[in-house]
Amino acid sequence: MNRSTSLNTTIAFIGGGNMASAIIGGLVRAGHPASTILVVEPSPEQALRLRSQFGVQADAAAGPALGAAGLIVWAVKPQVFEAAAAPCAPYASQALQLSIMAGIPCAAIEKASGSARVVRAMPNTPALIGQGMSGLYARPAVTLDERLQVEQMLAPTGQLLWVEQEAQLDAVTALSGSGPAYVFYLLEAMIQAGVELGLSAEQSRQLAQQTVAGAAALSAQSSETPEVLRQRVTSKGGTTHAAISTLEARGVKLAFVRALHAAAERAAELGAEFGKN
Ligand SMILES: NC(=O)C1=CN([C@@H]2O[C@H](COP(=O)(O)OP(=O)(O)OC[C@H]3O[C@@H](n4cnc5c(N)ncnc54)[C@H](OP(=O)(O)O)[C@@H]3O)[C@@H](O)[C@H]2O)C=CC1
Ligand SMILES: O=C(O)[C@@H]1CCC=N1
Repeated sequence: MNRSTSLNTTIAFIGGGNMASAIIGGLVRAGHPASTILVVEPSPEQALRLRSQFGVQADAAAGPALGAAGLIVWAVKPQVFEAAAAPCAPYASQALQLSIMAGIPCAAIEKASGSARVVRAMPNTPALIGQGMSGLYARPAVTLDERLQVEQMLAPTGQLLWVEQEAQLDAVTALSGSGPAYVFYLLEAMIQAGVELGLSAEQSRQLAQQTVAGAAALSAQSSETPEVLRQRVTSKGGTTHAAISTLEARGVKLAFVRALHAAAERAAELGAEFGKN
């Protein structure tokens, strides 16, 4: 596949919060000129931070400058999408649209922007350090070259995975989009237990963090399933067996599975509010 495509266009972000900042940071680090990045961001503090940190243009409201963008990135909360889109609409129809919003369907983005060329991405916060995971879906009207432009734009944030059906993005959202929160939740529990068992908070944090990082790296490098890797830690009649038996008895795995279903259902609900389902 030809990967020599160029992001030789002005990129406009609607919303300049956490995830937009992670993507902008990656673009700037990869050498995309900051002068060709425009952000519509109503918060004066956030706009100032974007200008000083990245050297990009950050305006409080959409205006004619948006019309120069070949790529528009929708990075507002789903709940404010319609309000944010209305003032952008007069300038958006010629651009490729990339949405990172949870749930909002391509059809709603097409309706609001006037462009059928819509890609949806579901990134996650490790994008901030180039260790993210993004799921991607493109509408049929999106060309191969435009897919490559999106890949080039998001590559500095971490790994990318295309899915074939738009509905699969709800599963991606539940698994990897929200996923860092589950890992932080696990870390919270491990640190709490460490402190209860007599370690300092600092010691517990180091032990927990490196254990999660090491286990993730081992899993990534191993051809074995997580189940086999878990069994290798679990000596018969030993400490791990005592811990896992307690988790199983309390239905923790099932609760985790249910939690991801709840996240996917919420993504679908957010979409349904825009006429998806
Ligand atoms: N956070 C995450 O882990 C992930 C988030 N996402 C998606 O990314 C999107 C953004 O999330 P995140 O970056 O966390 O959110 P943030 O709240 O950090 O960023 C959203 C930004 O949009 C601004 N904003 C509000 N109204 C408007 C408007 N009318 N026009 C332009 N900008 C506006 C907000 O300003 P103000 O603060 O003043 O309201 C804020 O700075 C969401 O749709 C979310 O679903 C996707 C994957 C992961
Ligand atoms: O919680 C949310 O709705 C967003 C989408 C995925 C991660 N954060």
